[in-house]
Amino acid sequence: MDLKDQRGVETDVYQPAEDSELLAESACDHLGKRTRDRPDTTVLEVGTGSGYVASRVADETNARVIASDLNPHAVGQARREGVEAVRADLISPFADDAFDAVLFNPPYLPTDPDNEWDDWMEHALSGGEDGRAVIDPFLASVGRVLDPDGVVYLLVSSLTGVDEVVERAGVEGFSAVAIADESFPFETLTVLTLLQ
Ligand SMILES: C[S@@+](CC[C@H](N)C(=O)[O-])C[C@H]1O[C@@H](n2cnc3c(N)ncnc32)[C@H](O)[C@@H]1O
Repeated sequence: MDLKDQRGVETDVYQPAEDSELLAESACDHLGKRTRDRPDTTVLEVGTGSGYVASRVADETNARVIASDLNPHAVGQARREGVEAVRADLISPFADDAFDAVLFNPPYLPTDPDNEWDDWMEHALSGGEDGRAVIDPFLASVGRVLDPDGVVYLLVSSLTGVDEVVERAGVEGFSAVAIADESFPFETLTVLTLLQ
């Protein structure tokens, strides 16, 4: 049974869930305070899925929001929600220092290595064997597109290992602070801010 069946989902696009809500709520609150006096703030949401988080940030802050996703169906849905979305692998097409903030609710579930990534929901959910197969390259590359005073909002699960992500972020030159968390029966979700 693949991850899509396990989670009982029937779509190619990840629909807003508790993790989306926690990231949207905490980032809007934090970013709203940072951008109050900065009308030209530009934000990137990586892996936008349905576009829910990007829409919330656009509606609740002064920022201009751009979104990316590897999944073309997600890009289509986000655009239909009015989000400026492009198909991209992580931050690859964007210019150096382009963003004041970058948000990411990554695929983070640890997954059996034999489990093939053969559908879009697998790409939305699976973080590979240790849960960090997408998070690690994100941490290694996001600094390039972030303004030196910018901030990353990264959602992490206890299933993925918050300490391991904080340590890896440190290796990539970021200091991490948790700004929100929420516990569920099988995991605790945490939103980290990363500053260079
Ligand atoms: C957990 S879902 C989050 C979706 C949405 N942001 C939300 O919070 O509801 C992860 C998203 O990341 C996208 N994704 C996975 N790998 C990616 C990559 N290398 N580059 C861009 N997006 C990616 C998936 O297609 C999926 O839409």
